[in-house]
Amino acid sequence: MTDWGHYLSHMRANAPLIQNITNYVAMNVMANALLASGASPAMLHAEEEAGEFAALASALTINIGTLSTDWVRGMIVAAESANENDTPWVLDPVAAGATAFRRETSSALLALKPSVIRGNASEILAVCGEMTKGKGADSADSVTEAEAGARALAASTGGIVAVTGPQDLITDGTRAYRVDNGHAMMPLVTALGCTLNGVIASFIVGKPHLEATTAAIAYYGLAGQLAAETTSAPGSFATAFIDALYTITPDQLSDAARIQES
Ligand SMILES: Nc1ncnc2c1ncn2[C@@H]1O[C@H](COP(=O)(O)OP(=O)(O)OP(=O)(O)O)[C@@H](O)[C@H]1O
Ligand SMILES: Cc1ncsc1CCO
Ligand SMILES: [Mg+2]
Repeated sequence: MTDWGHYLSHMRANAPLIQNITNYVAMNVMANALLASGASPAMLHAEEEAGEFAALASALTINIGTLSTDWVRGMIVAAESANENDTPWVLDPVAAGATAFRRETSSALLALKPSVIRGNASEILAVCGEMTKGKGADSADSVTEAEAGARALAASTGGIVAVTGPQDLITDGTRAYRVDNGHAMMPLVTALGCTLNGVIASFIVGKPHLEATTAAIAYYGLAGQLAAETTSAPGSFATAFIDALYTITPDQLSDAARIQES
């Protein structure tokens, strides 16, 4: 049986340096969540340094939430540098279907073959070129509706695709895991999906990407469950959530991970 808690202890033992090119909404909560989890965040995106820094980082995340042309240049050089240095990187195609600029940017980044693509169901459907009800950063489609697309996308990029929502699906195109951790309060706090990308990045360093992504999502969902035990509204939930990322032990994760392979 898989020891899911081991992925958390491995991450904490190494405290990986995670470079994040993320949106303005997510930056602060993401940096705090990474620190609470046990990783070391760096938020930088300028074209002049993003590639140089990606050569030093243990992993990279790229999120297209608040795009501009200058940032896209920084994203491309960072992803290219990560690939040259065998550094794993995670792509979040936020609101990928909403505008031509987002579609073009997601296509350019997908061509660079992210190690993991993580999005909600509407975003994964948009990246697959399929019809989606989603218009902005929130999902309007179910994880089940995105499953076939997620498997095909993973097969075509050679990476992992993670579709998050009430139940999460993580696939390499052939195998898949489903995670039933999490809490309905999580989508009421902005940027918790974006923040998850950094936690996934920290878990996949030096580990098999399919299982490490799954463990990261279970850990993150468990933090949501524990936060909901102490609060019942989104503002205090956000704080309790960061605290739970800090207090969860590897044994607790092993006991409470709700993961099935299918
Ligand atoms: N209804 C739900 N019940 C349980 N967990 C949920 C639910 N919705 C989302 N989650 C969890 O919330 C986390 C973020 O996933 P979500 O799909 O909401 O990301 P997102 O839409 O990209 O978020 P954002 O764009 O605001 O950053 C994941 O860990 C997911 O499992
Ligand atoms: C609300 C929002 N808008 C652009 S990025 C972002 C954070 C959640 O994806
Ligand atoms: Mg999102």
